[in-house]
Amino acid sequence: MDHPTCILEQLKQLVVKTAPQTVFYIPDFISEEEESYLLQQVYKSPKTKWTYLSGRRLQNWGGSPHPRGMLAETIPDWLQTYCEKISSLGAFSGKTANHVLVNEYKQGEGIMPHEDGPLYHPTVTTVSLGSHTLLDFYRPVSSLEDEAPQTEENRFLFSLLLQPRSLLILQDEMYQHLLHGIQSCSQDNLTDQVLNLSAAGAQLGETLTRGTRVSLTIRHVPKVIKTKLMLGRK
Ligand SMILES: O=C(O)CCC(=O)C(=O)O
Ligand SMILES: [Fe+2]
Repeated sequence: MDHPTCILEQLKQLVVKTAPQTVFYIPDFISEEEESYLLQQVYKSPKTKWTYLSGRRLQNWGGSPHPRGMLAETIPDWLQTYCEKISSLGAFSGKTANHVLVNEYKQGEGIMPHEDGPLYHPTVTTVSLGSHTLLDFYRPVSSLEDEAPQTEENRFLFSLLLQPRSLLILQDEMYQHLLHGIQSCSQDNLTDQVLNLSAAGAQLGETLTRGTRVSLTIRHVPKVIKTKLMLGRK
């Protein structure tokens, strides 16, 4: 690993400056070999590890975050490597990520606009595998009286293009205030509302067809209960 200050300098160059603070988009964070290996591991996991939701299925690793604390579970080595690698960039203020959600979206699937909420350290990091997607951002429903109805369409702000093998880091306003989601569609038109086109190696006006995308959402849950061992005791 490089010297930490060098990493910081490098990371600063990866900020998407036209987006609200703070977005880091890191193309080719992993190699094609790592991508294949990770996909292999995801699909080798026991069938019972998948939770089926409308529009996607997911694997939860590290425990279930809870207001009273997460009962921590061991994260397998193939994910732990990336928890440590991303944490060593300083993404979680010196803490190490202890929670990973693996989401799988088949072509045409997505996730409703949402906030990731207060159970996590306010940073979310995402490694994309297998296909690109567009991650869309929305302003929250305002409590102020507004003339225009607050539809999803008029709360939409902008998108980020997440290419396979990239790492996305969202912090601050991007995490705390805005909602994010993925439209359930099979094709994405790259307009000027996609703020990281050049960093993502794409052209304005292009249309990209989605395939199956697997994302690793890597986060830090600060409140952990360490009673797992005691529960196992006779
Ligand atoms: O798949 C993604 O990139 C987004 C996933 C997400 O927003 C979440 O799991 O909270
Ligand atoms: Fe999310």
